Amino acid sequence: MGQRARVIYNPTSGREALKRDLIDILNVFEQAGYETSAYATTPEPDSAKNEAHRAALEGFDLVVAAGGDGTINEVVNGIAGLEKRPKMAIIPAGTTNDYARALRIPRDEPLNAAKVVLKNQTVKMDIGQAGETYFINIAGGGLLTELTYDVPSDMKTIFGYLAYLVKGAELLPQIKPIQMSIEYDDGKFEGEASMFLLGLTNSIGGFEQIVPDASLDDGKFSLLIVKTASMPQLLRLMTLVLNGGRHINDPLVIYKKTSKVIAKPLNSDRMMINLDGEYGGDAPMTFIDHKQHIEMFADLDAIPDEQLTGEDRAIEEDARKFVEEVDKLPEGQTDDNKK
Ligand SMILES: Nc1ncnc2c1ncn2[C@@H]1O[C@H](COP(=O)(O)OP(=O)(O)OP(=O)(O)O)[C@@H](O)[C@H]1O
Repeated sequence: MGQRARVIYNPTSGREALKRDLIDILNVFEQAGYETSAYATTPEPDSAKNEAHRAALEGFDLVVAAGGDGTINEVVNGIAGLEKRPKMAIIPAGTTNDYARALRIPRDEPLNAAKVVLKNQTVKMDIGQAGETYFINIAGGGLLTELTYDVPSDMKTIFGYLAYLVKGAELLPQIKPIQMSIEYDDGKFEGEASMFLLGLTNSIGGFEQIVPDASLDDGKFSLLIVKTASMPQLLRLMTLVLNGGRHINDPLVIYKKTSKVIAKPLNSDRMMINLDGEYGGDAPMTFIDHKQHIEMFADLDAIPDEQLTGEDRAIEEDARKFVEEVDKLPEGQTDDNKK
């Protein structure tokens, strides 16, 4: 029997671009040798997840996730728990498209992303698990993770938002540290920290410097623990992020590779967990990296600089503004406890 592909697409994402190009997209997968059919997701919770699960059990060889990062996450959640997992292809049509960026899949036109399948190049991607839920890009805990994702909708990028906060310095949010215990493969951190992050790819919120050397298939998370909750220090660390990822060598940051993490709050503080940008329950939580768990089509020969989109340029511009605003802060605001 020939190979079969199921295209699971969100008809509402990307200004309905997927819907418009669907016939052409289906044709690309037919050209690649798959007998191809399509499923439009619905507004009901888990519709993409349930369909991916069903398609895998039906024996489909390839599941194509077409939509924003939310749709891709759902498709992964539909198949990651199964013994026999189909291959995946990704057609990005969201706002930040972190996952497509990590796989070097074109983010300009859905049809170009579909055509990646014709190159017949795949990566067996690591997938994270937190409790019963799988994540593909990032998990985190602590108060700063809420700040990171809670970008007002009229602020296009996270650094645009931060630049705005720094400008009206009195608006700088107070960040409360949490007493936490973070156990990793070869050690344990216990103490006060504002947040921890676990990166599976190096693409977070459109940036590639936050976990600079994350490999896609080494079976390890890049763990980042930020030991300070002082806003001036956090601003300083963020400018280091933008300066070539130099934050990872800072004494206020712990940076480790690990295949498992157990995170717990140490006092009665609440520690909310964020999985791929969504609330994912409260710690204590155990995180496991499933090495090379899902085989995905990718275009790893593509040169990232040639794939920059308007969105990327907006992020870069906002990051530049942010650094400018931090530079303008009075001296004492960014070096309060440098020792
Ligand atoms: N047919 C539909 N009508 C309305 N909403 C839908 C439909 N199908 C899926 N959704 C909703 O779309 C959301 C997932 O969006 P997705 O991640 O694909 O794109 P996005 O939100 O545009 O991406 P991004 O977050 O990157 O901007 C889910 O909340 C899901 O319930």
